Order: sequence, then structure tokens, then C-alpha cells
Amino acid sequence: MGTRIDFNTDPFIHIRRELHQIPEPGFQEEKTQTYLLNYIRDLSQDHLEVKTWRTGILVKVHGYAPAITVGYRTDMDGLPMTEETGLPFSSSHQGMMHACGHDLHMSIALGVLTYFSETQPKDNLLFVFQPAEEGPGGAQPMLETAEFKEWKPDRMIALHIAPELPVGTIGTKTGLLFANTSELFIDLKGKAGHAAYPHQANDMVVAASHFITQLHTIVSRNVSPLDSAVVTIGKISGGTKQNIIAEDARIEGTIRTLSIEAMNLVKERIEGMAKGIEASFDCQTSIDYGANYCQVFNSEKETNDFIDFVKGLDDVEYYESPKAMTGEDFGYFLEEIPGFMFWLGVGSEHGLHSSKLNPKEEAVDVAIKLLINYLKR
Ligand SMILES: CC(=O)N[C@@H](CCC[C@H](N)C(=O)O)C(=O)O
Repeated sequence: MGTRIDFNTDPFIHIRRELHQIPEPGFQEEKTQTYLLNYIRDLSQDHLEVKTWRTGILVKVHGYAPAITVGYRTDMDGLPMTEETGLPFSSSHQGMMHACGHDLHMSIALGVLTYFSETQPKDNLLFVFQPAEEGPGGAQPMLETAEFKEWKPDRMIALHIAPELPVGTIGTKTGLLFANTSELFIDLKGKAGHAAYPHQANDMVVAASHFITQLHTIVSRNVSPLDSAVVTIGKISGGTKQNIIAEDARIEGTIRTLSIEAMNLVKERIEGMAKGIEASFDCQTSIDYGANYCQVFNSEKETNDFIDFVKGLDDVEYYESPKAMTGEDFGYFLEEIPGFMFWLGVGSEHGLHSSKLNPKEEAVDVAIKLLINYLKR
């Protein structure tokens, strides 16, 4: 059996390119929401109902003999980075880029929705266009809304593009797929001074440098070698001018762990080290953990059913994915609703969160047809 189906997916490449040009930060996806709503309102409304929540959208497709409701979620936000792909349809939003594939995720969701707006499914479907996956997290607050609760699905499905897998490959596994995450923001406050009089100041550039070096010992010296964790510092800032000793510095990063225990341990060590930095450099520190996401845990029965389905297809390849230290607030849906997330191969030389990410668009056709076939069984 294959995923061949008489449905033209070419328009969704065009849609992907249009969405690619308007990446917006979490909870500011206004243009994206307007674009999606305009498209959805042009579909046959015979068995559709639409609700909005902040910058998100929920679309219920009423089945003709529903036994359950199956939810399909896409994220919507872009990342604050400058695109360097050189593509003719590059981002038109200065300093913002769809560098995590959410433009593909949305166009795929629209493709599947379009098919089921024309061909009524047996069961109900709920298409969830969720804001702010990259932060501060839209899934958890969306789950708590009256709008979502009224249409709460019995199953939840989502995909994520996988640049390292070739087009035509579908990867997933039962159980733990993605890590627990916590953002990390550390502010340091010392005493400014003249560059020539260091003895009269408390330099936060030096304090932040020592702190970062110490943070990198947590994974190698505190977390068990049999467990896994990541502490990545992605941004540092501080100071005002090259010849002024810096009064402030800010360290920004993310923590990833495979267990809650390891997350707690990492945070305890960061807090302990902060006290040491305060004593060593006579400064104040404050720590903010920003957005925290729970792990993505694929339910056994639903994931195995999907894996069997994928293995039965002759035009896609199943790949048993290892766990990844990526985070995804889709994990919150899976905490309450059985379901799974899977990787969609898009064969890009450059990975997720790269300014050169360039997914192969043939993957849009693969995903739309795979999902239509899976959902119409
Ligand atoms: C799939 C993916 O890349 N997800 C993001 C989620 C970010 C969570 C949060 N903003 C953080 O940085 O901890 C990821 O970076 O894994």
C-alpha cells in the first residue's frame, strides 16, 4: 500500500512560501493568524467550525459518524534570527525567520484540513494552530481554555520536520521522544568603573565569564554519566563600552534533561554556583527559568498503531528515532491526551535553528498524503 491519493498538494508549497515570508514571535503571530483565517474561511464551511484563541486557531471538522475526535496540532511562531538562505521567498520580517519548520507544519495542516473540508471524515477532527512553541509556550495555556476543553480531542498527533532525515522518511518511537526543557536567564549586577581603575569596580563581564565556565561543569561533573542533560548558553550580553567596567551582564540559555530529577539537580547546582559567584565577585545575581516544557512522551498503543501503518506503506520509510534533547510544548497535550509526535524527513544540509535551514519542499506532499491516509482509515 502507498500514500497515493488524488489530491493536488502543489498549492501548499506556495502557501508554505508565503508563510515563510512572515515569521513572527510567539503570541505575536497576527499576520500569520490572519493569513490562516483568510484561507480557512474560503474552504467549504459545510462541516467546519472555527474558533480563535489569542493568536491561535481551532478548527473542528465534524465527522459523518463520529466515535472519537482526533486532534492534529501545528505550531505557528518563528525565531528571532536573520535568514541566510538566499531563497527568493526569504523572510520579509527583519531579524525573524521560520528556522524550525513551522511554515511547513502550518502548510501541511492546511493541506490535510482542505482535504477533509471537501471529503467529510467519519470521526471528528480538530486542527489546532498553536502559537508560541519556541517560547513562552502556547500549548499549556491553550489546554486550559474553555474553547479547547469544549472540543477536547481523544487523540493528539503532531509532526516536526527532521533536516537530517531524507524526504520520504518518517521517524518516531513509543515512550520518551523529546526532553524536559527549561529556559535560563541569569542577571548579574556589580559596580561600574573606569577601565583603568579595576580595583574600584566589580566587573560583571569577568563574573559572567567565570559563571559560564562553571555552568559547563554541571553536565560533566554533577549529572550521572548514565543520565543525559544539556546546559547550553546561547547568548551573553553586558557592559556599555570597551573602556568602562561592566556593571551588568546577562546570560541566556536552556537546560534539557531526560528526567525531572536531573532537571532539579541542574537547577540546584546553578543556584549553588550563583551564590559562589556572588561571594567571589561581590555582586548580585538573579535567576529566571522562563518557560519550562515537559517531555514529549508518545503513548504506546497509538504510536504502535501509527508505526504499523507507516511500515505498511511502500512509498515511505520508517525510522526508529532515538530520543532527542529538543523540547516541544506538544508534550503538554500528550500529558492529558494519548497520541504521538513524529519526525518528517526534509533532507536539509543545515539543521533546525540554523539561519540556512532549507527543507526540501517535496516533504509537504509526503506529509499531507500520509496524514490524509492515516486519518481516513
Ligand atoms: C523543536 C525545537 O527546536 N524546539 C525548541 C523548543 C524551545 C523551548 C524553549 N524556548 C527553550 O529554549 O528551552 C528547542 O529549542 O528545542
